[in-house]
Amino acid sequence: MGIRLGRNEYGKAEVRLVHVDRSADDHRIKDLNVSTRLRGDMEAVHTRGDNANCLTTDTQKNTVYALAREHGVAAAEDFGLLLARHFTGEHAPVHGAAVELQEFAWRRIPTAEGPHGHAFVRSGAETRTAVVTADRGGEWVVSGFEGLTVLKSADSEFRGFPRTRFTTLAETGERILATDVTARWRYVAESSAPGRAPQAVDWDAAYERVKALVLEAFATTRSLALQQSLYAMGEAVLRERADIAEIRFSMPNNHHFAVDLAPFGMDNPNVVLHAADRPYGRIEAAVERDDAPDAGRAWDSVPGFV
Ligand SMILES: O=c1[nH]c(=O)c2[nH]c(=O)[nH]c2[nH]1
Repeated sequence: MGIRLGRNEYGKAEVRLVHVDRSADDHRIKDLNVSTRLRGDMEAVHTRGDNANCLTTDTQKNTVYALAREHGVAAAEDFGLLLARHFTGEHAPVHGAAVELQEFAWRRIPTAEGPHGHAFVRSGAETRTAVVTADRGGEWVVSGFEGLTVLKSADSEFRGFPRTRFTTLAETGERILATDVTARWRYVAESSAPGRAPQAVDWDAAYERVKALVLEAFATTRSLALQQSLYAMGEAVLRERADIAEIRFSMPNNHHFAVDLAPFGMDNPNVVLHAADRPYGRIEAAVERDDAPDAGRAWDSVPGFV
């Protein structure tokens, strides 16, 4: 019987990095949670415990902090590319690297004299994410966010679904539609360098625009199903952003049930609701251009996605 090592990767998970840019009177803060994953010539460490090729996870963690000091921290995507290129370029046995980043937003505390220069309050309804993957075949960037909680109190219906002997759900022409949007989008690589990450993307502007398009489509779509809202959100992004090849969503259907107030002699036309936390429907889909370039390794290290 032959036994061999299968797919493997290793890295330091959840390096909490806060970088303070003190170069101006008004400080700037980047608050990141960075996870590294390396692949390469790691047979010996697994099968024999020979650590000669094993760039330790402790070194990986130190590298996150040291490169932040050397280069500062620009957009999460830029910092991810910096790290991924460093790991694949500096240590021969490492053939590929994936860097997963979450970014927690802070904004200046408003005061009577204006926004404070060095006092911040956590902000942002959502957590920004980026996953950068690099190997000898190219570089891939997947940007995104998680936990963007939205709710519509009108213009959502759900009807026409099959009724089996186990179906109790009533059809409705008016319900609450609520979800926590997780979205991840993959950029089109520059055609002049197949597989290379796009160099010209303004990551921060793209992020704000995609979020705005997603929110607007959620708000303005008369929803016949959460699936339909999801598709409309993806379509809105791809119609405007030629630099995005594909966007994937994972969205819980956060059910809100009208409380039965009849025992108290009251009607309840969807006014008093119970926000159930579980179970919840989970709706996931990718919306993609039909001419999108191959995804390569873009999604390999994106956790929990269709
Ligand atoms: O928008 C919805 N999609 C479903 O697939 C579904 N299933 C369900 O019970 N309620 C809903 N709502």
